[in-house]
Formats: sequence, structure tokens, C-alpha cells
Amino acid sequence: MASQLPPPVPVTRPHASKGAGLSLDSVGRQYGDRWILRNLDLEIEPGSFVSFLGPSGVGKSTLLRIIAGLEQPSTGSVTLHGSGPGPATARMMFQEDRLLPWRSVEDNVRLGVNGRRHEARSLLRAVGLDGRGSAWPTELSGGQKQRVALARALLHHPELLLLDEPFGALDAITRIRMQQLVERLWLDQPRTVLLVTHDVEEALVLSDRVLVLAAGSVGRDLRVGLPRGERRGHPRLVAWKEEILQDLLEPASAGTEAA
Ligand SMILES: Nc1ncnc2c1ncn2[C@@H]1O[C@H](COP(=O)(O)OP(=O)(O)OP(=O)(O)O)[C@@H](O)[C@H]1O
Repeated sequence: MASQLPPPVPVTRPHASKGAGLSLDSVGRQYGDRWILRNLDLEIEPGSFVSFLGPSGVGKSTLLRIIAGLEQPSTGSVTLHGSGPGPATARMMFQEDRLLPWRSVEDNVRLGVNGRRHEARSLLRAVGLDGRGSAWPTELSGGQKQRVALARALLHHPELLLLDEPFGALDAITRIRMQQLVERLWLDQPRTVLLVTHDVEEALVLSDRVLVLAAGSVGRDLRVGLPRGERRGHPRLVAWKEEILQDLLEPASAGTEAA
């Protein structure tokens, strides 16, 4: 059964930024004798939406796993600055939905959590899957499964949401709907979002800041100051897209830019 997302809302930033800030200090990662990441220094502002682009194999997923604490850096350190007294919470979402086929949709959302059925249902409503809690994952489309995975991540109220190519396997229209959903949820609930993607336009449409990785480090650091909702097809965005595509074709020539 197809489910409809609520219509997209106008997109301006309605609230002061919250969420986890992030500091990377000389982060490096070595596999065998190959250095994938080298001396990476980075500050990410709390509440910002930041995308990572870069050629295949440059280390985007590795960086996200290090930030998530799923992998240790070979050198340097990552510090998460939460907004409360406890440690900042982070959740990661992947290209594959990682749902358990023997659990209902609602029980997948509540994976590893006792109770909180009401909250799981309201999150399913928020992602456009109202009333589908008792369905099995096999009854859902690819986009719907990714929305369940998103609801599952959000149930933990992460101050930092890490998205590793979450829309990579979706068709073009479903992908745009997922982008709108993620943007709307981010606007509604302040948190820091880091997105790894191969889609330059997706990065430019969604992000406050786009970081292009090249040769194990940050090659381009671009602040996208264009108003949200006016970005698709904007001449400035189209020009950036071309420049970034050039970076990706010729990684060594990438420069650093703040706009
Ligand atoms: N556990 C590992 N052991 C050895 N090498 C690894 C390991 N994980 C990743 N690598 C290597 O590190 C490099 C970076 O991998 P990573 O998946 O981070 O790149 P990526 O930029 O996300 O690539 P893609 O865009 O293709 O997903 C690759 O050359 C990969 O083969």
C-alpha cells in the first residue's frame, strides 16, 4: 500500500541551533600501510546540517564510523559536545535499512527499547507511515523501509544523526521525498546531521555546509548560504555543482572555499 507524506513545509530555519557540536583533532585512519584519512581537523557547529562528498574510497564512510564511535582513529581524537550534562547521543543510518524481517514495523522502530509504543507510533506518523506499525518489513517498499529505519534512529533522540548514503538505493522521486522528509524533521527537531552522499545536488540542497574530501583530508569547505526552498535550480547552486563535480573528477585540484 502506498502512503503519502504530508506536503513539504516552507523551509527557513525557525529555531536557535541545538544538537551536538563536534571537534575532530588530527584524525587519521590507517588500514595496513595505507593512510585513508590524514590529520583531519574539523569543527562542526551544533545544529548544523553538513554533507560529505568525495570520490569512492576516499574515506567518507570510515570518517562517519569514526565519528559514530564504531571505529577508532589511528591518530587524533573526536570530541562530541552535547547540549546536556551527559554524553551526546549519536545514531547512524545506513544505505541498507537493516530492519529485522521477523519483527513488525513498530517493533523494529522500538528495537532495543522497552515500552515507548506511543512514541514509536507518533514517529511512524511523522515519517508518513501512520497505521503501518503492525506490517512486516517485507510488505514495505524500499523508501518505506528507510523511513522505518529513520524512525528507529529518531526514537533515541540523537543530538547527532549520521546518515551514510541513506537514499542511495532509492528511485529519484522517492529520494527527493526522503530528502524533504529529513529536512523537515531536522527543521522541526534541532539536531546535528552529517550526511554522506554521492549526489552533489542532494548535498547542496540539504546542507548548511558541504565538505568535499580529497586525498584523506578536506579539499573544499563550502557554506551554502542560499535560502532553503529556493535552492533547486538556483544558478549559484548549479555553478557550485559544476565546480564540485570538477573537484570529484580531479581531486588533486580541489580548493578551500567559504561562501
Ligand atoms: N576494515 C577495513 N579494512 C581495510 N580497508 C578498509 C576497511 N574499511 C575501509 N577500507 C578501505 O578504506 C578506503 C575508504 O573506504 P570508505 O568506505 O570509507 O570510502 P568511501 O569514501 O565511503 O567510499 P564509497 O563512496 O565507495 O562508499 C577504501 O579503500 C576501503 O577499501
